[in-house]
Amino acid sequence: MAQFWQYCSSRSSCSPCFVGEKSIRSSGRDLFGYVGIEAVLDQMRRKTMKAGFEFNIMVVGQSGLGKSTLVNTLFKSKVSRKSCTPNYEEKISKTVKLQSVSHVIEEKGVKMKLTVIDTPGFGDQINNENCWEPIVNYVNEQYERYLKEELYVNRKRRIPDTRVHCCVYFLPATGHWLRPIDVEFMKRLGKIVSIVPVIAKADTLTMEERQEFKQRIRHDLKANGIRVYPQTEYDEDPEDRILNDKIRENIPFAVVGTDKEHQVNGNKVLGRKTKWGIIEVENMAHCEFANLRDLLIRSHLQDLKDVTHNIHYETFRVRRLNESNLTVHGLALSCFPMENGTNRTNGTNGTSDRSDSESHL
Ligand SMILES: Nc1nc2c(ncn2[C@@H]2O[C@H](COP(=O)(O)OP(=O)(O)OP(=O)(O)O)[C@@H](O)[C@H]2O)c(=O)[nH]1
Repeated sequence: MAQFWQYCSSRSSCSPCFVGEKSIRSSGRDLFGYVGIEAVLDQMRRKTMKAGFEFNIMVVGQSGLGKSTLVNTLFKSKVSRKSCTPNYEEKISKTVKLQSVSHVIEEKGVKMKLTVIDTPGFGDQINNENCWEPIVNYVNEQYERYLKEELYVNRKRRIPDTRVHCCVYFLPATGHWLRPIDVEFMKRLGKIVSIVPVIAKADTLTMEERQEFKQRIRHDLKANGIRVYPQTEYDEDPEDRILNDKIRENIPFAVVGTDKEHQVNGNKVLGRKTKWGIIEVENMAHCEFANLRDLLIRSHLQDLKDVTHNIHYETFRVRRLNESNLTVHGLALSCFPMENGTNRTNGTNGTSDRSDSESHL
């Protein structure tokens, strides 16, 4: 329990005495009335509004599953790398090459620097062995960068955060079981980043097929010990647990993405035309796109950032520092950057080159 020093009001010159959180709360109210603590919320709001915030989302899955379309649908703008690169198809070969693109999106005065990290073409190679490596490496490199920045004696006021806050993993709508490649991929990724699996192009399955497929996937995830977000052990309180249980019962969300609007009952809606009619992307009776959007943006965005910092990054940090502690005793100091950004052992620049990252800010 948090404890505070409090000066006893009955003595004119007294030393502070230790009181529990409860007593200071009630005595504060009884003795002095309104303090104005709630106004702190306004201060925090104003500061956040001024500073804006960052959110980095990675999309992973086989080529052509609708990753770019879905991120564009999520943020109602052309935020995917594909949309920002003219002649994309000609320029980018279908290899496992990670690229990130950043945008500042603003809504009602709130600014968000959104970075979308796209992983085109995974699983398309003849030999898919270790195809997760570039993605796992990318995630770890961002932790390494952050750690290096933190270790400088003179740190930046705000360390640029390129860590992946969420990885949306696209599963093809096969209607069967999880494919071995997806199992292997998610097993590795789930240990280092928050994964949210989704069934891509859910409009190609009937409602019954979707439900059965979802159940099989949940079974496979459990059987293979794959950790997906939100994880039970990080629920903060019973209220959190009730909310997160509902999400866990529904995962993976069966989603549909589109950039087309259609007229339905005189209203314009985002949707896909199918032989059964128009699937309205934001209609919860048609697909679970809205559940995904609510989770990623409206209810859990800050929690995703917190889990990234407090769980995934922390695990990385402890491991790296333990490793470097060992090497310090062995007189190798490669992990600790000098203040001019150079590395103590090899004199190279402490931060890795990110020539693959395009900024559209
Ligand atoms: N039926 C259906 N088609 C979709 C959906 N989302 C996207 N598509 C279509 O699928 C095709 C590929 O979509 P993209 O968003 O480019 O797929 P991607 O996963 O980003 O592709 P890569 O960048 O090559 O990995 C396009 O023709 C989209 O119009 C969906 O939910 N349902």
